[in-house]
Amino acid sequence: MASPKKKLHGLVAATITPMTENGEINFSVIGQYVDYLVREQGVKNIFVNGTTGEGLSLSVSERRQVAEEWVTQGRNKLDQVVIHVGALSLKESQELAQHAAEIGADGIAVIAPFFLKPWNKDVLINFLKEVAASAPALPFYYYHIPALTGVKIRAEELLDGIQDKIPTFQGLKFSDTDLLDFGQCVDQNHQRQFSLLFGVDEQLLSGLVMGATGAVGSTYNYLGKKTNEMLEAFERKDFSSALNYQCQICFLIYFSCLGFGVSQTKAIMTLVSGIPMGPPRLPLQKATREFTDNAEAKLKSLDFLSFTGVKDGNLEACS
Ligand SMILES: CC(=O)N[C@H](C=O)[C@@H](O)[C@H](O)[C@H](O)CO
Ligand SMILES: CC(=O)C(=O)O
Repeated sequence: MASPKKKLHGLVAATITPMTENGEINFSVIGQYVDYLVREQGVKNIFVNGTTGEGLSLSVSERRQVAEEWVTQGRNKLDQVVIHVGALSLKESQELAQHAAEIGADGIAVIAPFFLKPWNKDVLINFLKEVAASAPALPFYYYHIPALTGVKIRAEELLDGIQDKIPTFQGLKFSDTDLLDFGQCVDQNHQRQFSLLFGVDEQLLSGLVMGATGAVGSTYNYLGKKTNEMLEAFERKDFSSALNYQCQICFLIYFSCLGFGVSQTKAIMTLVSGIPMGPPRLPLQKATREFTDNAEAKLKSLDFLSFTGVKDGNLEACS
């Protein structure tokens, strides 16, 4: 059983859920994917079934199987496997939380329910508390992503006194650009008991300056190495190099029209890693052939396709 004191820090890759052309989950490549993250990207923490993993588009049974496969394949290779167990149904969320504990995950995370919504902090905490209580030995993280959930309760407000209500509370994944709110979270965390994980990859340097203790994101799947270099530059207080890395990362994410949506992330990861990620599930749509061709040409020109085995089949998977 994971110790609640094991702090989550550094980069955490929000895993993609690989799928076949028929829309089934492609479990067969997850082992390879773990090795790629560890060896090629230097990333040893993962966040499973979140936004990037299309967690909310999977059935409960699929979510259980995906979680299990990552935990199994990551054993003795990864440091931490955090499972996102948020759902609209409290019961489903509790079932997934309990399952995460049973399979030996290192933590669970939950987003705010986003159809019938909690309208104030107390109601949101009550919901989170019920989920956390289903896995009383697992560290619990709140996944703050207001642009997607529509639940705009400030993270700083939520943090205030949260451990009295949720004893396993261990941190926050902050996927928002409001650095004032984030800074106030850092200010509240003066005893540094929580992990404050920044979730806007293109602004991570600002997040670090404000006091982020780590980061969870989609781009660490294929920009983990570069982002780790930025973290190292920041650590040694070489801010001009750190800024240079951040600009390169922003360039790769945006100006090269790369990974800013789940469909694009799947296509880019297929190109960069050589592991077929397949198409996303509806309501998302496959990245277009035009996007993929463009991205491939740009990645090649930037000397970013370091692996040698682009197979036609892999490219087909994201066309
Ligand atoms: C909305 C969304 O998916 N946000 C991700 C994490 O929360 C980020 O990792 C972004 O994918 C990334 O910052 C690229 O825009
Ligand atoms: C990016 C992220 O953390 C997620 O996909 O949930």
